[in-house]
Amino acid sequence: MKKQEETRQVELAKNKAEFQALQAQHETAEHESQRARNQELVKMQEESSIRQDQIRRATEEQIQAQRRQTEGEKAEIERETIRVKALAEAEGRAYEAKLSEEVNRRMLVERANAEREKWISAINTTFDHIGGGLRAILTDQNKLIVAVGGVTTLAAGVYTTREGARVVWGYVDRILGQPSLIRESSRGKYPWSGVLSRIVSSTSNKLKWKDSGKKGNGLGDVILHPSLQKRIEQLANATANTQTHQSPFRNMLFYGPPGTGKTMAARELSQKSGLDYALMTGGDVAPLGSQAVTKIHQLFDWAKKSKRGLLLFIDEADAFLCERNKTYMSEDQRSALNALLFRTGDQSKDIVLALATNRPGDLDSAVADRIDEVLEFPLPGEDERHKLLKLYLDKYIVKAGQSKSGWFGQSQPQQEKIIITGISEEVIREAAAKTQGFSGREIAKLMVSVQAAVYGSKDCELNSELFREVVDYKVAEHQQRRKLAGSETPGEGI
Ligand SMILES: Nc1ncnc2c1ncn2[C@@H]1O[C@H](COP(=O)(O)OP(=O)(O)OP(=O)(O)O)[C@@H](O)[C@H]1O
Repeated sequence: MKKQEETRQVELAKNKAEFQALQAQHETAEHESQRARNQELVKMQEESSIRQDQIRRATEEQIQAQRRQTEGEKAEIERETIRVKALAEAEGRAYEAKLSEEVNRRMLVERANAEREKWISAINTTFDHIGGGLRAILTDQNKLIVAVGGVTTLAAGVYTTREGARVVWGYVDRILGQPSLIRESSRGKYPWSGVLSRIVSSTSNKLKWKDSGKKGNGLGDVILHPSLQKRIEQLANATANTQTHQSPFRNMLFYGPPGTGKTMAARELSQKSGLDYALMTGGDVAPLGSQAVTKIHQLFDWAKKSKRGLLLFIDEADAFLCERNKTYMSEDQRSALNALLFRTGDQSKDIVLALATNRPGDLDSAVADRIDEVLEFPLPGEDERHKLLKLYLDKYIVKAGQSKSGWFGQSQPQQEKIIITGISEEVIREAAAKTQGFSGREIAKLMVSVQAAVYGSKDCELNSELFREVVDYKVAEHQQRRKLAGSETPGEGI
């Protein structure tokens, strides 16, 4: 019994333990599921708050969009109102303008009608008078003569005034139209120079050419070595023929020491070939600065206007046309040179370019490329010096006292006549030998000094002693100058 009781007790304890284990298990499961439910609840709450946020934001955006739309519509309405208002105003103005135009037009028509009426009545009256006058003239012979004379005088007056104005205008145009770069020109000194110079030059040319056959000097007062002189005469003939045959001119380069007759020869050449002549100096271009290009173009435009063709002589050409990549050359000078190259790029039928320089090697290669004829002007040889001495003796001594009458017989201030004794051919030859190395200019100046010495003397007489004295003095001065310049005597003769 006791045993049974114990077994039952054990059984009971066992069941109790099982029950407790089951209960614990159950509690754990319950707890887990509760936690899971809680987590789910928290998650749901979070999701709900996110969704609420989204909804709130969407609502706000919608409200904003509605607000914006409303504002846009309002602005659009305002714009439309303004446009309609402006349109209405414009239409109103256009209408007003049309109205005033119409009023003006009517007023003009009325005024024109009134004017026409006035003119018609004036014309009728005039014709009545003219008719009456004509009848009177035709019936009265005296009146007829007076009328014809009056009309003829009037026509002559009109014609003379017109032609006179044309001549005066031509003169003004030539004088004022001459570019400032030109220092000397055969064009436009006088209004009649065009006609007169042609007559004079053609007659004098004929005479000179005839003379040249006799004297062997076809270049007026220019004394050159015979071979150089011949070359210049040939060039003058060729240039004249070129012009007649309308073929392009040939450009020239004259080089040699100063005072050897380059400018004189160019002047003579232009005269012999029947061309106009204009001289400019290369040194005048640099001071023009930025104006130089315009002036060069002006010069060529002016030169092109010459009907006979123009010989443009550029003295001291190296000052303007020197090598372009020289460092001291300014940008303006370079542009001026380029302008000249541009204007002389093609063979020209209007302009002959004659350049003169003492330093031909300094010229830009493009300039040298434009030259067709190169002529060297050396210092005069003994024969040329002899001729030069005779020429200037004649000019400054022999002709010194001769009276010259100016235009319309006006007398010029007169020089005293010089008495010449003992100036033989031999004395002149001697002077020619002594003046070796002298340029033509120096010989001319020597003779001016002789003249001054004569006028400074008591009797106003030139004898061989005084002449020799001045020559010796000038020769010594020449040597001194050469020494100071430290240069060697350039070669003479050809
Ligand atoms: N061959 C010459 N025959 C006559 N006179 C001359 C000659 N050469 C020079 N002369 C005299 O010298 C002056 C200057 O001559 P010209 O101007 O022709 O020389 P140039 O060679 O052009 O000189 P530059 O190179 O200095 O310009 C003339 O007015 C003239 O009096």
